[in-house]
Amino acid sequence: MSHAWGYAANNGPDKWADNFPIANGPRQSPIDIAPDASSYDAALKPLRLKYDPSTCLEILNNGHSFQVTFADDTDSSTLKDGPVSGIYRLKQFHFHWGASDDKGSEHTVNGTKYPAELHLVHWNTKYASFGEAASKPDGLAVVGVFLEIGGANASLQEVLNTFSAIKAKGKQTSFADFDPSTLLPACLDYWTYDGSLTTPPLLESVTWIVCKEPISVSREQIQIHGSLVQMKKFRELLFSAEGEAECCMVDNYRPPQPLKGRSVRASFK
Ligand SMILES: NS(=O)(=O)c1ccc2oc(=S)[nH]c2c1
Ligand SMILES: [Zn+2]
Repeated sequence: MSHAWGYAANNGPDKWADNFPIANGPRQSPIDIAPDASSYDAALKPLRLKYDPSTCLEILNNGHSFQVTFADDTDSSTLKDGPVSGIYRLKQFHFHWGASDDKGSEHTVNGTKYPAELHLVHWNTKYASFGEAASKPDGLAVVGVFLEIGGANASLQEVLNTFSAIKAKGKQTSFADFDPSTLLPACLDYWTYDGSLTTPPLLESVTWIVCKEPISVSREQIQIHGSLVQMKKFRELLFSAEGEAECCMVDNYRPPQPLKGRSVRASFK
């Protein structure tokens, strides 16, 4: 009986190939982005992101990250243009982070790790569902946004305020009327390349769109009822379910994977 995948020494990224051989495939993610080796492509369009807060449904701890899930039965929250053609619907967003501020992102830039990375997951509506799209080479488009330590992020705080209800694996709570565009940087310049899911099943179906500009997250956010440490809040979640030995949800990132001849294009000079 193979134990479930995770991020520990016995079931982490170095072990994933045992059950998911595609882990050693030709278009795996994340990667290290070398800006000087990327090529500006004038044909790349600006990202067109349109999100309807009323499609926001719930937030859940899935044992690997926490995820905010959206209703995707209409074209209310979509990604268009950028490097993709057609309409991609927002399905969910989630984060990856570290046990300390010197690590946590999945993509790196010239080897630099950020403390966290946001992933906004969209699926190509030429397919019937996320599940079907996830197995197609042009099925998914994920927008990646780096988080850096800086000023408090009020929009992110709305998400963090739900954590007491989803501390353990399997817990979920309703989360309505949240606009994910408030988590995007002001400038939507991006790098793009063909990659994969960064967690099992590691399917090679993702057009990655990684924003050049990070958003800020505070080390501390002082509020009238005491100090809220935003990055620390991430580290209060658990990989483990209620009743199991507590295991802090930290370092839930896969390290960069070999480029294997792929090119990274830039939407900016
Ligand atoms: N980390 S990620 O590449 O954005 C990503 C997005 C969606 C996913 O659905 C499954 S299942 N695993 C996933 C990983
Ligand atoms: Zn992710």
